[in-house]
Amino acid sequence: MATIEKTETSVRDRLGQSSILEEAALETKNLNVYYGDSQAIKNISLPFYKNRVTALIGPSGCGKSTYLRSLNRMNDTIDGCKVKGEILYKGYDINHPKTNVYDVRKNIGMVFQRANPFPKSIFDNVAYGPKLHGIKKKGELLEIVETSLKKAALWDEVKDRLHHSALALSGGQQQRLCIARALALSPDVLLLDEPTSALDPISTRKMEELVGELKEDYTLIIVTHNMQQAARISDYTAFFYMGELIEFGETIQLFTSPKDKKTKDYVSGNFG
Ligand SMILES: Nc1ncnc2c1ncn2[C@@H]1O[C@H](COP(=O)(O)OP(=O)(O)OP(=O)(O)O)[C@@H](O)[C@H]1O
Repeated sequence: MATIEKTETSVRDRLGQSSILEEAALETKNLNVYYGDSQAIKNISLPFYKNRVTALIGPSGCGKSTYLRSLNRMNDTIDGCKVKGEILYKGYDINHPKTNVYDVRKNIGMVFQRANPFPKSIFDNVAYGPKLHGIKKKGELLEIVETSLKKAALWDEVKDRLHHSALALSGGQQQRLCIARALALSPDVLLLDEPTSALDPISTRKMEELVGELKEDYTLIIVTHNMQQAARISDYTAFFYMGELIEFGETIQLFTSPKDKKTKDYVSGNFG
């Protein structure tokens, strides 16, 4: 823990935000990401505060998804992708080659743009991860499934059809099922990559409400193209442009009095 406290102070100093007295659940220091010879992320240092929602915003291709995927080592699965720099979690650099990536992904869960439930029952989707991690008792699995579905605000809609196919759920329900699947592993941090881009307005509103509820227990990082959404649901916002971090701050400050002209143009829709 001592390491995190030390780095927190240095991040605050670096970002000139001495007024922020939050504890970082996750943090990157000088993170660089390359696809072959092309650099997609340039030296990004950012803290993600505990029990807060941080939005990553910026024009298409600026590197939001690449950066997000680095945070739980998902870029390891992409051929030719290299991630350099530190990703600090509980005092450890989880970008170290010896880190167990399965543990990283259990603690830092991810939900993608398109819901991707397994072609299995609702129950089996949520129980899948805990079973892989050695939980076998039916009662224990049932408890995990119920708790996770309740936290994902899906239990009431599916409790009478737990053994039906997950593929029969609506898009919004499938997305909440994917959140339940991540929650079943008791993560600390949830990474959400444009989780509402394929959803209708009602499902989007439900997902936004859910994000607000989840921050009681988790730290959330969300990539979104929707400025209103970022303003509605996030506590902090980071604006990316061409692989660089242009500005990071409290959402209200970044949207109402941005320090950088590029941020101002982007949040006011006058970009490009
Ligand atoms: N698998 C890949 N191989 C090579 N280059 C990639 C790969 N994925 C992304 N890139 C490149 O990295 C840069 C950042 O892409 P990324 O998808 O992270 O941006 P983004 O901000 O999330 O974009 P969008 O908002 O359109 O989803 C782009 O130039 C993109 O072409």
